[in-house]
Amino acid sequence: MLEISNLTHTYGSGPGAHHALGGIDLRVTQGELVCIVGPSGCGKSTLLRSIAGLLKPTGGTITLGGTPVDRTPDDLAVVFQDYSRSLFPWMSVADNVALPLRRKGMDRGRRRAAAEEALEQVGLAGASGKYPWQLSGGMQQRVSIARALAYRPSLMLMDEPFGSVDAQTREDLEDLTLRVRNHHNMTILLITHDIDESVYVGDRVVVLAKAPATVVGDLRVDLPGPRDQITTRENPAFVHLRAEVGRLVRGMRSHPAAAS
Ligand SMILES: Nc1ncnc2c1ncn2[C@@H]1O[C@H](COP(=O)(O)OP(=O)(O)OP(=O)(O)O)[C@@H](O)[C@H]1O
Repeated sequence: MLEISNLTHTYGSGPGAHHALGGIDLRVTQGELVCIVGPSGCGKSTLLRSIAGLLKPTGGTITLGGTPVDRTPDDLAVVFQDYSRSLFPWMSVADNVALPLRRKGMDRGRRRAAAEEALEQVGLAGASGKYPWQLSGGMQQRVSIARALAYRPSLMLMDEPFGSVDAQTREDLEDLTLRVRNHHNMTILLITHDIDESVYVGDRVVVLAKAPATVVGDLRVDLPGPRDQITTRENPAFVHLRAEVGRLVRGMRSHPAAAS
């Protein structure tokens, strides 16, 4: 459903040019949850912005559902790390969630019903009349996820979505993402700095190397389901994969017995 072929991007030109993406190839199939990890500054956000049509890459192709991405696709939703800047403080929670649905031409009643349903799915059924600033950080990020969910995108992009919340909330949001994905068979591309998180939530973990970014690892995560914050993380297969991703991120040689 998402196909990226030989994607390159260079910021600037001449001696000050920065080659951020050095030929990325990636295929994501319907219903997959793929995590992208890599060292800081390696080009993860550049990749995500290219897929979202927010940045025109220097070279290569991106297609979503067979259609070339040359602007923001209609059936795409993005969840950013900074929930406080992605929600409108003067709008109620329900209005924030319903806002993008106007693009779909849904009438007010249907927008409201879809928003209420999505809020219920993220455990915020009682918060629809509140304003974002009346909610905790974790709750605000749930609102962002509900907004993406209500839109029913064919692809959900998540850029460090849990980077600004405490550890306990982070785990809750990881589990929420897994539930949402399973319930809607949604395709998700999630960028994270957190190697443990990538293995815990991902069906696949794609590792990028730095400057310019290329794919140096693409590991399938075959862990028994349903995943659980305690038992999954102590599973030897989880521990092994986490070490393998860690090696790849640090540019170390792969372990000979690594799963791939
Ligand atoms: N607008 C820009 N102009 C010039 N260079 C840029 C621009 N945006 C990003 N870069 C550079 O491109 C490289 C990749 O940046 P990007 O934000 O994609 O990395 P990242 O992997 O998402 O980083 P982090 O993990 O720290 O969020 C970095 O070296 C960054 O400094």
